[in-house]
Amino acid sequence: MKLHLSAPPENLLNSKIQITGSKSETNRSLLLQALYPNIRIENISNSDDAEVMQKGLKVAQGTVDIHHAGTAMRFLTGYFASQENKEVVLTGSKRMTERPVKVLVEALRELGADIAYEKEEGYPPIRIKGKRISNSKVSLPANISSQYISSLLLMAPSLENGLELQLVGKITSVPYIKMTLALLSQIGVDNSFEGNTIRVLPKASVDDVTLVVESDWSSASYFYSIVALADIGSAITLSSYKKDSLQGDSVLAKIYRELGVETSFEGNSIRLVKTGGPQSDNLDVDLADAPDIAQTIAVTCFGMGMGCRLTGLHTLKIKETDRLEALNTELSKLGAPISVSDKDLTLLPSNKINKDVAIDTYNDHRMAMAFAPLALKTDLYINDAEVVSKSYPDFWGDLAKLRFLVEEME
Ligand SMILES: O=C(O)C1=C[C@@H](OP(=O)(O)O)[C@@H](O)[C@H](O)C1
Ligand SMILES: C=C(OP(=O)(O)O)C(=O)O
Repeated sequence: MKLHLSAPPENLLNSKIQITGSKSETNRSLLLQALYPNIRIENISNSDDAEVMQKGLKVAQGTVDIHHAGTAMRFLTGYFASQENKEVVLTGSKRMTERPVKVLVEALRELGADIAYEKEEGYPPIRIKGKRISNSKVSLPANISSQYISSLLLMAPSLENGLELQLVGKITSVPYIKMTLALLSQIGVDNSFEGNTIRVLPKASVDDVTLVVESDWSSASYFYSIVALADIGSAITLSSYKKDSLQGDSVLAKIYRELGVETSFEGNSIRLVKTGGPQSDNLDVDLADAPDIAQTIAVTCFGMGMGCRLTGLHTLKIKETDRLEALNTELSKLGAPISVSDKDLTLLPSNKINKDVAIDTYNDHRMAMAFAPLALKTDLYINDAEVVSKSYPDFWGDLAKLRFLVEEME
């Protein structure tokens, strides 16, 4: 599906959008619920990634296809490794077979798991024969993906001896590890994270508990971008959010303040208001803790005519697509003075935006959603716009609610 987007006819005033639960919190909560069925979950994500996770957790034998969902791939690997009497082949989209799992598989094998590569060493598909796991100590590199660590931590309380992880190297995407530990704490599992050591104690059962998933901050990023690119006075209200978020992407409030967007909490909603122009003509930010908002921020800066230097982006190459290359290609098509390395992105200030460009999305939901706000500056097209369903199936409908023109071309 190719979409034609153009700006709403008038200012965005008092628009309200309800975003569903964080896909990261949802997929963790679903896994914990599979281990402890008396956990209840509220405000679950309606994303494809949460749906494949739910389906995957129900399988006992055969093939589990998790499509594009990185968290489902990694979290289910740890889960099935410790599920006696289950044997599955975990696979996914073509891109998923290019996203590495070696660090996780090696750590699980050291713990005693039985996992074999079906095709290429280090990559899905993988065959997992569930086993009772009694080893409890393992070390693993922490600089490639935090999802490997979260996968081990989520299964840890169900192991007879719990788990002690030694993280080697610079730890990436740290807030996601802390989110996993916080959810373990919420269900009453003791854990600690000191220096490079994480410990999780075993727990045979948990008390009845309801996990209330906060709405998705990564999805909120596209509305931050819209407000930043809109006229002064524009405002959007998003729900349901918490001040003490578990999601690292909540750093958006701080970053977008530099771009003239103020965030205030009103009950469980956040109100984003464009109060002024950017604080400088260049934004410098390290996104090692919040990699999923890199595309949004790069496009916002471009749309505002600002420069930016985004660092800490070493994980972007192994996400849904090589996001650094994808940003380089698509922003260049729009006329942006951009350069990328394998871990950072530099954009120079420029006021020129090429018209009527069709943005390619590379099977990456965030490419589609990150470029959409630019419609406030110029008409544009989004190719394969249905990709958004990976994390935010209602995205185009919500954009239409803001009175953007969202027109299906083919
Ligand atoms: O644990 C999670 O829920 C996630 C961790 C991050 O991945 P990396 O740790 O691979 O950077 C993030 O990019 C992804 O969207 C979700
Ligand atoms: C990287 C992402 O997801 P995952 O790794 O779970 O596929 C994302 O949603 O931006």
